[in-house]
Amino acid sequence: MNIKNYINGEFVNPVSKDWIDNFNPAKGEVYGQIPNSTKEDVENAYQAAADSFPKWSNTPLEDRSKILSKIANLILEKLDVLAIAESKDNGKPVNLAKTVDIPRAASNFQFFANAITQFSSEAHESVGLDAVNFTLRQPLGVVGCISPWNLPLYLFTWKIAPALAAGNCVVAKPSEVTPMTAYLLGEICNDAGLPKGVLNIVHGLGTTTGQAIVEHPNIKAISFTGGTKTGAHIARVAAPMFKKLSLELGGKNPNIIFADCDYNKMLETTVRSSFANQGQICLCGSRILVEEKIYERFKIDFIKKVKQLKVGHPSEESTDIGALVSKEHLEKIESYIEIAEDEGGKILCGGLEVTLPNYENGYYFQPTIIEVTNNQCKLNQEEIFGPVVTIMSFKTDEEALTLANDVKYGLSSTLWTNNLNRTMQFAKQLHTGIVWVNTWMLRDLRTPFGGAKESGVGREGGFEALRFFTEPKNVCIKYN
Ligand SMILES: NC(=O)C1=CN([C@@H]2O[C@H](COP(=O)(O)OP(=O)(O)OC[C@H]3O[C@@H](n4cnc5c(N)ncnc54)[C@H](O)[C@@H]3O)[C@@H](O)[C@H]2O)C=CC1
Ligand SMILES: O=C(O)/C=C/C=C(\O)C(=O)O
Repeated sequence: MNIKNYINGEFVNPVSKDWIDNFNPAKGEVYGQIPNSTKEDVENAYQAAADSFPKWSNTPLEDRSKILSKIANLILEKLDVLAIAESKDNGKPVNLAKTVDIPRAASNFQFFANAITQFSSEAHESVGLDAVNFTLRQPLGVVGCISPWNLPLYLFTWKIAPALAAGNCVVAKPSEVTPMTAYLLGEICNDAGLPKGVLNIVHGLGTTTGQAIVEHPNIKAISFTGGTKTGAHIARVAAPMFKKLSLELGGKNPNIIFADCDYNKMLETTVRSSFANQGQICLCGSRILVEEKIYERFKIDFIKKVKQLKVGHPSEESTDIGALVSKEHLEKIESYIEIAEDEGGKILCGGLEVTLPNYENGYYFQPTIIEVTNNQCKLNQEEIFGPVVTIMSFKTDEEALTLANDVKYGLSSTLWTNNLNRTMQFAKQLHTGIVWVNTWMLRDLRTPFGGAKESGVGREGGFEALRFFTEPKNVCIKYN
């Protein structure tokens, strides 16, 4: 199936008439084509957005909110179609797309439909000066949203919904690897009555289409989720133009397990935090640090549970681990198995590509646990972003904290303990934007979401996102 760009409410071919193959990773075969958009397409999208901005930014909040809410409802009405499309594009189990990805895309729209009606700005009375200051929060204009392939519609809408709610018009680019649900979102927006040009979706490669969005002199802000290397490149391009940037980048998140935790809950959640979505979530706990006292017990139980995970075709109900997103990504994961062998890591289970009967060309890989003893090894320092975790033991709280923080990333951490004092000490001292205690990926959309260190700049979620997508302007009125 060929998909098209969505510009000014219409589905259009790329100006260049050039196309890129779109793969079904579960079969390892091409199943469609997407526009290889160039600067001209981005310019057309920008013009449509700029023309729509005066009206959209002055649309009453209630009306904006109703349209976003309608989009949320239509996403839920099309849950099955969207989930199947997401799974086909990405390789994730259909069940996961049905229960997590697509419902969350709807929640993103519903959440910001509500949030914009509650958003307010500050006022400061300058006592003794007979003056009052208030802050106007105005939309930025046309903004760019660039999203990755791991949670396609979920992350695409996580950016677009607050941008639109705040009154901006958007030029958005999904990952070229997983464009399908973004394409379907265009139809949904038309059906929901979103005015033409308010949202424009341009498909294509990062280095051309994405780059053209970032370089565009009149696109005022970029909200990006993806790899740290790409984020650094975007920052280099955008900074001299003084664009606002929100960068949600990679992670190498510690999962710190103490002997006093609720063991069964921890074990079950750790399987999920390691391998959900084939380990392709920036929040996955890919470095498992276990207190020495329970290390051997944990190792045996964890291996047993992970061996029970079924690698299978994404459409099968019983599948726990679907296909990896692309051949390139499969090769990246395999390269880390070679690195493990060079670095003296001990593969406790997995480590091999899986060939599924009838889907021999699909990109499947066993869930893999590697035991390491040195936190400085590449396996513990680099983002693998697949079904591969490491485990190592620690003796003391101090050692656990040092190991957890001894990495260039700082996205999230998970702590398993029932000791309140320890919880607070770790919460304060972990260098990550998110700390989960006795849970993982419990998401409340009001909370600030984002990372420290090389995991990014800025926060998304709740009012943080609405602040990002608005320009604060202080107005000072002297009344006497
Ligand atoms: N949220 C996260 O933490 C994610 C991390 N990654 C990490 O990044 C690695 C590489 O994966 P990629 O797919 O190559 O991610 P990427 O960071 O290159 O791609 C993310 C998005 O950025 C776009 N993009 C790429 N180059 C761009 C540029 N110069 N200007 C503007 N947009 C650009 C892509 O087209 C895509 O839409 C993964 O192996 C993984 O380690 C990838 C996806 C999500
Ligand atoms: O907002 C969330 O709940 C999850 C976000 C996940 C990512 O940004 C990612 O995996 O890239």
